[in-house]
Amino acid sequence: MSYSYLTDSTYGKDNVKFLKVKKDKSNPKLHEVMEATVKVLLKGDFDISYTEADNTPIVPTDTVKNTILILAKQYDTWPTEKFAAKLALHFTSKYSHVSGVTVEIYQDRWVKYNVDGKESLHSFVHQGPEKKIVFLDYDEKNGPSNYLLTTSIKDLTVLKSTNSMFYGYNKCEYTTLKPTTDRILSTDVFALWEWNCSKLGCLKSIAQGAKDSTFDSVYVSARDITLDIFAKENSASVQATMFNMATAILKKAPEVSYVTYELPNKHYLLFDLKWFRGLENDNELFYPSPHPNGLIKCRVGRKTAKL
Ligand SMILES: O=c1[nH]c(=O)c2[nH]c(=O)[nH]c2[nH]1
Repeated sequence: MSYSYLTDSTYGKDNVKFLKVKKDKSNPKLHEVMEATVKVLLKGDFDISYTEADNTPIVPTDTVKNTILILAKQYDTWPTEKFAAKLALHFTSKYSHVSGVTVEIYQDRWVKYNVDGKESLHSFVHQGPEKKIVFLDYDEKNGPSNYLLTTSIKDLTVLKSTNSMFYGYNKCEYTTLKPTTDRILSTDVFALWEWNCSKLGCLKSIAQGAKDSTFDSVYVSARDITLDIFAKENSASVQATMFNMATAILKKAPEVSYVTYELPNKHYLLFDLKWFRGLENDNELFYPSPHPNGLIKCRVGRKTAKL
């Protein structure tokens, strides 16, 4: 009798990278580029490869990598949500023992810049660590209209030098923080939206491009809303500001069911310079404190109308 059993497994290829150039048919020098890092993990009938050292069912991870690259060449990869759907449907239909798949795609931000007052046709600036991330979890047994699809923005670093407050919080014998009506607010935005699959439709129609413009416009709106509210609101707290951002995204995008924000509060501490001839420091010189940082998370849903 064997001692152990397999409770769960998945495998595939991570860190598959490509840069794709999309050329305009009418103007071969007019390009778009996509730099992406892809992870595809397979689920299915692979137990004997773990429990009996029988490799028969294993689709090699090398094949998974080759497939990602061939599909990236043969199909439109814009937007990444569509490409994720294409990958998921490929692996589950090609191999009868593959019953599900998770796909994760990290997309870099390459943005065209202006040359002589006009947007360049094919020259781009890399916008730092910020990424667009798409995650798709699909199991055939749930049917093609039942999947988990999320899109997120990660590492969009922002800072405002005023219009941020924090006061009225709980005070006890451990409290040293001073209330403020004017502080620096800085964070690396992680914003994630969960798509409502009954509004999007089946994976096949997504893979055929039926929702391309929805994916693109919600991404632009979520990013704009985040930056707009960050700039415009006199923030009462990170908590209140992130809730307002999430609510605005839900209002704008009916295809989204939940919005999650995870925001580190990157502290900038005012230097006390009074020791030097009583020098005043009117929120002008700060110490960027690398640690510790606050970390504030929330997931926001839409209230359904009462009947
Ligand atoms: O916006 C904030 N939220 C907090 O929960 C918190 N805690 C803290 O020390 N500073 C802040 N700021």
